[in-house]
Amino acid sequence: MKALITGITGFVGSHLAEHLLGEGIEVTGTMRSHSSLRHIRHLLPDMCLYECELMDAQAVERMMADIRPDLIFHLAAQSFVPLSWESPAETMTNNIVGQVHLLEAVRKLGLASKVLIACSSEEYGHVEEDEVPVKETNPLRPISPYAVSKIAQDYLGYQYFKTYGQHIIRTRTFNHHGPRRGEQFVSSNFAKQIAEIEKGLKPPVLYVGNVDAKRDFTDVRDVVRAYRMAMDNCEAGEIYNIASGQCHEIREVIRILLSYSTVDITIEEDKTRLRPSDVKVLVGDYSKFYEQTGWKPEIPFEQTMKDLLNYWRNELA
Ligand SMILES: C[C@H]1O[C@H](OP(=O)(O)OP(=O)(O)OC[C@H]2O[C@@H](n3cnc4c(=O)[nH]c(N)nc43)[C@H](O)[C@@H]2O)[C@@H](O)[C@@H](O)C1=O
Repeated sequence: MKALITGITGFVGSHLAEHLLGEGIEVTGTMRSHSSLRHIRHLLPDMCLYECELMDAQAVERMMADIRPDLIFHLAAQSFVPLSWESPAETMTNNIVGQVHLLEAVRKLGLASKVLIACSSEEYGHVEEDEVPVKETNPLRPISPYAVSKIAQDYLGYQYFKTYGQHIIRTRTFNHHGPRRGEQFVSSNFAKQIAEIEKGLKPPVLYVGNVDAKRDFTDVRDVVRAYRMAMDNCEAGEIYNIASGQCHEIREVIRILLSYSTVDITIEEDKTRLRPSDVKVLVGDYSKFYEQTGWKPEIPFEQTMKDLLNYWRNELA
């Protein structure tokens, strides 16, 4: 069986590649010319890399004609919410047009590939306190350009399923973290700051943004397992939440990370980290996905935090 992972050099892509290779699946990944290989270098002997800009429709079609994958995990995206306010047009173009090119290539080549589209809990946006844990049927009230781009990806998936009968599975994945998480995202950013302080590279001050926000975090290793199971068990055209069902305030993320550190650290708000609008609470109901696949998250929140801090300690060693 052949799998294609778009955005393989990223955080989720590298973990998914490891997981699929472990199952004996042939893996090819797309990357951009300037992408760093540091997360996947250890996998290179066992998989193929394809330099392909998803903005280039012809390049995408050529690549798909070469690979003809059975499974396509579409992960490539501009995924940092704050950047979507700075560069809304770029976020829209990357996330939406890249996917159009991919699905068009599947259509034009008449491929029977199963496609998983990594959509996001950000699509729910503003959620009322009495709507949590949110189900897939919750209204979508996006409050960032990123969220709007993900809704477009989500509904494009539905449209290509309905119009052309493509085997498209959409997942709305809630926050996920773990080793290799990009340093701009909350838990990884805090873990890196702590590791730098421990090493004496920074004064003992942890800079934070909105600590009142509440999020549902799943370990990335559980998420990639879910993506693989989705391909075998989920129904085409359907949408599934992937979440832990547990709510954590951002101040709790700080408390847990600090409890693993031996140094005294003070916390300071950095106003540049606050957003024009921030989703207050996101907690997911993953019962639809559980019923379809039997998947449950296995790695405890505290374990992920420990692994993340140790990841940064090793990176700085
Ligand atoms: C599901 C969804 O998950 C992610 O989006 P996100 O929720 O925006 O993730 P984040 O880690 O940037 O922020 C989480 C929360 O934490 C607050 N927060 C406080 N202080 C800092 C801080 O210092 N840095 C950051 N980044 N956030 C902070 C921040 O204001 C927000 O309320 C992406 O993977 C996205 O692609 C996706 O799809």
